[in-house]
Amino acid sequence: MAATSRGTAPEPPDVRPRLTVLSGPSGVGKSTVVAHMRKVHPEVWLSVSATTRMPRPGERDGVQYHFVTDDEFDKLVANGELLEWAEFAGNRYGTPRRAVLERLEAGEPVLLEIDLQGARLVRESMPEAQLVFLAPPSWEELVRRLTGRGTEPPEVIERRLEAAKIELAAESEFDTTLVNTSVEDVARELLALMQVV
Ligand SMILES: Nc1nc2c(ncn2[C@@H]2O[C@H](COP(=O)(O)OP(=O)(O)O)[C@@H](O)[C@H]2O)c(=O)[nH]1
Ligand SMILES: Nc1ncnc2c1ncn2[C@@H]1O[C@H](COP(=O)(O)OP(=O)(O)O)[C@@H](O)[C@H]1O
Repeated sequence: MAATSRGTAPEPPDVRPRLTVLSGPSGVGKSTVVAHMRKVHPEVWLSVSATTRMPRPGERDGVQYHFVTDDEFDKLVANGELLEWAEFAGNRYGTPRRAVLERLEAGEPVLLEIDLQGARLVRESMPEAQLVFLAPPSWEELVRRLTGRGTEPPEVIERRLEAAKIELAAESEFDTTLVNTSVEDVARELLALMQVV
């Protein structure tokens, strides 16, 4: 018999994707898109990763990243404090576990901006996560953006472009691809995927 009285009908299942992973090659515009998204919707929560990479000019500890030493990163790994971590272009990056789980338990949407290896690890440990790939309009435009950013010396750019080839080849592993032609459009699409708007 169907439940008809108010209050006894089952709640519709909560199908909102709570954990969203954004990945894409270095220089594609991940940080730019996320910054725009948070300007429009400051309530969107983005996990702040730990990294052994040196801060770029203008980057502040605790804002873009928690900048840590190799020893400190070793301790985070040994103590099980990272949900996932990976080595990317000679530095290590990891997602602090506790803050992410707290927000997920509170039913709040969570965004991780992590590399391909991290996205694969999240897919294994949290299959309900939605994986979004940010792609460049073209290879030439990716090179232009990464070089034009002016934050890395040529040998680091080369290393990141090598990684980019591997990442671009893995696009089909993701649930959705967004092409970063317009920052505003991509930010809007990402917010819609996260069901924030
Ligand atoms: N696996 C993993 N990757 C991360 C994490 N934080 C950042 N990354 C990725 O590490 C890569 C390098 O980041 P970064 O040095 O800031 O360079 P950018 O992507 O060119 O701005 C990017 O693909 C990031 O998405 C993390 O916590 N875990
Ligand atoms: N849609 C876009 N059109 C043109 N330039 C962009 C666009 N998105 C980002 N950029 C520029 O590309 C460069 C790399 O962007 P960034 O957000 O640092 O990439 P990522 O975080 O993926 O490494 C920056 O100089 C940024 O201003």
